[in-house]
Amino acid sequence: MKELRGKAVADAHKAALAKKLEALATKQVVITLGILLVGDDKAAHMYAHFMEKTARTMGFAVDRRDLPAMATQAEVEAVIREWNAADTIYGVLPLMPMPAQIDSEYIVDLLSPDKDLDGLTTQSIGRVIRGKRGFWPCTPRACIAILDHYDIPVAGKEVVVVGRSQVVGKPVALMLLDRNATVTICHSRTADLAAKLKQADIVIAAVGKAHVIDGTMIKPGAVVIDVGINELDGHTVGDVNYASLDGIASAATPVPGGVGSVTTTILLEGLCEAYYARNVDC
Ligand SMILES: Nc1nc(=O)c2c([nH]1)NC[C@@H]1CN(c3ccc(C(=O)N[C@@H](CCC(=O)O)C(=O)O)cc3)C=[N+]21
Repeated sequence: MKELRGKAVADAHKAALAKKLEALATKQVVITLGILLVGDDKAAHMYAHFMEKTARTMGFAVDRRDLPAMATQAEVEAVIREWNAADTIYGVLPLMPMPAQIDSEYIVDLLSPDKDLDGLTTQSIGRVIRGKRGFWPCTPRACIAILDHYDIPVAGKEVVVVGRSQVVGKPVALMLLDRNATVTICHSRTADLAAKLKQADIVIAAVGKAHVIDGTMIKPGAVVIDVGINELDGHTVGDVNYASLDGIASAATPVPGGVGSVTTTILLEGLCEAYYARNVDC
C-alpha cells in the first residue's frame, strides 16, 4: 500500500509559494495574517501555533489575538471589524470552535469574504456551490491537493465521503463533483456504511471519530484520504485504522503526517492570492 505523505505535497506547494513571496519581498511588501483564537480548545491552539510558525517562517507577518474563554461577543466582533478595515491584513483565520457564548456563525459572516481564507463565510460556501473562484475551505483543498500530487484520477470514479460537516464533508463532496466524480455522502444516519464504502474507488473519511473505519470495510485497491485528527490512548489517530488497510487499500494518507500537514500551506497560498487579488497591477 502506497503511503500518501502530506509532507511531499506541502513542500511542493511551499516551494511554489516561496518563489512568489521572493518577488514580493523585493518590493518590501508586508502581508499580514490575522489569527483569532478564542478560549482554550486544544486542537484550535495546536493549529494556531502551526499556522503562526509556518506563516512567519515563510515571510508573512502575523497579528495573533488570543481572547479568553469568557470573552464577550462584542470583544470578538471588535477584532473582526478592526481586521476588516485594516489594509495590511490580507486574510483572517478565526479558529473554531469558539466558546458556547459566542455566536460564531455571526462572527464568521461578519468577516469580509475577501479575507475569509478558510472559506467559512456563507458567501465562500456559495462560491463553492456555484463552482466559482474564491476561498474554498482549506481541508477539502488539501485533500484535492494530495490526490493531484499523487496523480490519483477522480473523474468518473465512485467517491464516498464519510461526514457532512460544513468545513469538510459538504465542500469536499462538491469539489469532487466539480471534477466529475460520482459522489455519495455518508453520515451518522446512513443505514449500511460498510456496504456503501465497498463501492468506493476513493474514500474521504471526515467523521472525527477514531478508527471508525477499518480495512474490512474498504474495496480492494481503493484510495483512502483520512481527514480525522482524533486522540486515542494519548496518540493522534485518524478516522481510519491505518494498519488494517495494508494489503487492501492501494494508497492511503497517514495521520499524523497526511492531510493535516497540508492544510497550513493551502491557507497561506490563499493569503498570497488575497494580496494579488487586491493588487492586480503588481
Ligand atoms: N477555522 C478553523 N479551521 C481549521 O482548519 C481548524 C480550526 N478552525 N480549528 C482547529 C482544527 C484542527 N486543525 C488541524 C489542522 C492540521 C493539524 C496538523 O497539522 N496536524 C499534524 C500533526 C498532528 C499531531 O502531530 O498531533 C498532522 O496531521 O500531521 C492539526 C489540526 C484545523 N482546524
